[in-house]
Amino acid sequence: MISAMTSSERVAKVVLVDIEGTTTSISFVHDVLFPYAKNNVEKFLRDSWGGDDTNQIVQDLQQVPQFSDYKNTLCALPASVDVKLITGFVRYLIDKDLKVTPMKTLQGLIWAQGYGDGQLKGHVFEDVPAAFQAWCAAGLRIGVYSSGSVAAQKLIFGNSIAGNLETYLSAHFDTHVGHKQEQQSYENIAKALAEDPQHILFLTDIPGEAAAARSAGLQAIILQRPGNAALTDDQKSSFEVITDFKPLQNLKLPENKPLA
Ligand SMILES: CSCCC(=O)C(=O)COP(=O)(O)O
Ligand SMILES: [Mg+2]
Repeated sequence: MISAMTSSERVAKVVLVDIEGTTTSISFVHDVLFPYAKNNVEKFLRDSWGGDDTNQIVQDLQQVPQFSDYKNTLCALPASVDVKLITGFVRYLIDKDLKVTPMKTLQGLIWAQGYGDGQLKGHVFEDVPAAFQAWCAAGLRIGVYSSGSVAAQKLIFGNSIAGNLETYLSAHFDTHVGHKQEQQSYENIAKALAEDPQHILFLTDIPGEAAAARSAGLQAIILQRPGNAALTDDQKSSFEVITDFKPLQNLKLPENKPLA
């Protein structure tokens, strides 16, 4: 059942934004970031092999359930865990867009090099900077919840095509807090923010994420950005759907307008 509240009447203390399909185009993530990680993973692993961070990631990658599936796809089992095996597995996970935490950590480390040398600039839709500015000016906090690692989130917003947007953001959450279609993750986020769930507005492109957030008591709105997957009639009638952040420019704190 769609909430009776419209975006212009909403109040919140925290806006929690997803990245891919919400602040940022899906095509930037899939056509720029993922290929960059696939093309550079082998060199990254060679250069850092044996280092503490890479050792931990390599160990964690071997624990993910898909590791044995991947090895079964190989013609011959490798004699040892080496750069080639882990490179192949990381590329396999990226191709399947599996949101596996150690692979996401590794992607963030690889992208840091691309942002550092100017090859990468984070895409954000043109309405995003103005909305961030308006929400902060109204006294709201802005948090990010993405399957991309916290380090990757800071890179995309800190090095965006609209400049450094990281200054607007006061909290970051990745899959260490839980997966995005699980109610518990949003309960964990509300607790970490020390905020009543009903005062958190979650913006996402994925109906399953919106449903999980709502089941934890958060408000949720779905973004229908260019390039996002089509929504079913049922999804459209269950959630408020907006095409950009402009209808949310005038969000206010609940003190100014109490929740109905
Ligand atoms: C942090 S930028 C890269 C985003 C990413 O890796 C990803 O998987 C997108 O997931 P999201 O939860 O933002 O839809
Ligand atoms: Mg998304």
